[in-house]
Amino acid sequence: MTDTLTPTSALTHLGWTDGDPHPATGTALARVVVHHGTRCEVLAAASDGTLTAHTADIAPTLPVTPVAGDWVELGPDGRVVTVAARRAILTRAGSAGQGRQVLAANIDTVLIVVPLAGGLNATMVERLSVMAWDSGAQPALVLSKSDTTHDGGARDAAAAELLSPGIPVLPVSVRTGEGLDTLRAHLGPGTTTVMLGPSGAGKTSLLNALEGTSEAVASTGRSGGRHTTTTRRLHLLASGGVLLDIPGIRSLEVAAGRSAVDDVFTDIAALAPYCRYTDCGHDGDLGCAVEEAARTGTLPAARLATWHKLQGEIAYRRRREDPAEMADTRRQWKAVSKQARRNRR
Ligand SMILES: Nc1nc2c(ncn2[C@@H]2O[C@H](COP(=O)(O)OP(=O)(O)OP(=O)(O)O)[C@@H](O)[C@H]2O)c(=O)[nH]1
Ligand SMILES: [Zn+2]
Repeated sequence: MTDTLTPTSALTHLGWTDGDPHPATGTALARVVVHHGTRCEVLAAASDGTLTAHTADIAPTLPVTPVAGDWVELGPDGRVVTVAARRAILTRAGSAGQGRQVLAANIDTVLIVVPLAGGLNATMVERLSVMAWDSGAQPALVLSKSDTTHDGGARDAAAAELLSPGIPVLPVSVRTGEGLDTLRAHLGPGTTTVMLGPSGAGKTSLLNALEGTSEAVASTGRSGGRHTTTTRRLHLLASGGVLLDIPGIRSLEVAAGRSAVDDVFTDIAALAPYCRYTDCGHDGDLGCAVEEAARTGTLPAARLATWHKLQGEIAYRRRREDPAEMADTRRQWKAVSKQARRNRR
């Protein structure tokens, strides 16, 4: 079998699929690795099929700022002239009044990495699952360091499946190699993945265990030298997929929406219609079916506690992002404290 790269197969190495844009004549398709200011670092497929790293200027007429993972077209002068429509995007709350900040585009899979050493942290699984669903990409839960358990993480995996329904759960260990092949199957050609997880969860170790060909990227851009930062941030995995390692995403505080919470807390969402009031806060409200379930033990109390915490955070972030709602809350508080002062008199 010959292994010469055509431009299309070179693009496939960058995560390109048939559903992604085809390059127009006279332009070259490239993938953004990192963006800074008026420039971005991209990987482009040359006509001989090799991948090259470039630092490309952004045309001033460009209506959107390219982010990591974007597919862009480079004009004859090497500048970024178009940004293709995005599939899933990862966002986080901007600073007050700025709305959401897009961190990465065209992500297929969010790998949630939660370590098993020291026991499964249910709250961590729930929180990270909510964040991952919110991105629009498919989450997968990696239970790392499975070698630290007696049963290869089997019991914890069963527990995690109940905590985050609809998310594949993969116990893995870089020590024993358990689960690595299953994980590779999730990271095949045409897939783009990011990892999300706390510091020390084993993300770097996992990447090293998975990584195959990232150093094979021809990194002689137009300016000559090697762009090592580029190759370190977009990993071409031996399994054929792409792993974007973007600073700020690893332990990302994604601004999750309520629907993402419902995706994870399906048990609470299923009970809610039985509450007496449709807008029940499951917090001391009369005839609350959710609290009743927590009382009788049908619903773990810790799960309801996490749910309450997430609701509080979402409401807080929404107020921060929405100045009108913020002003509304302030008015309400003013009214409340006025009333309180009156009552004291
Ligand atoms: N027993 C065991 N230890 C592991 C495994 N994977 C990683 N570790 C250890 O866990 C520690 C942290 O691993 P890292 O890969 O650096 O974790 P990380 O998630 O990249 O951490 P940050 O870089 O801070 O985000 C290291 O001491 C690893 O040796 C595993 O499968 N089994
Ligand atoms: Zn209720």
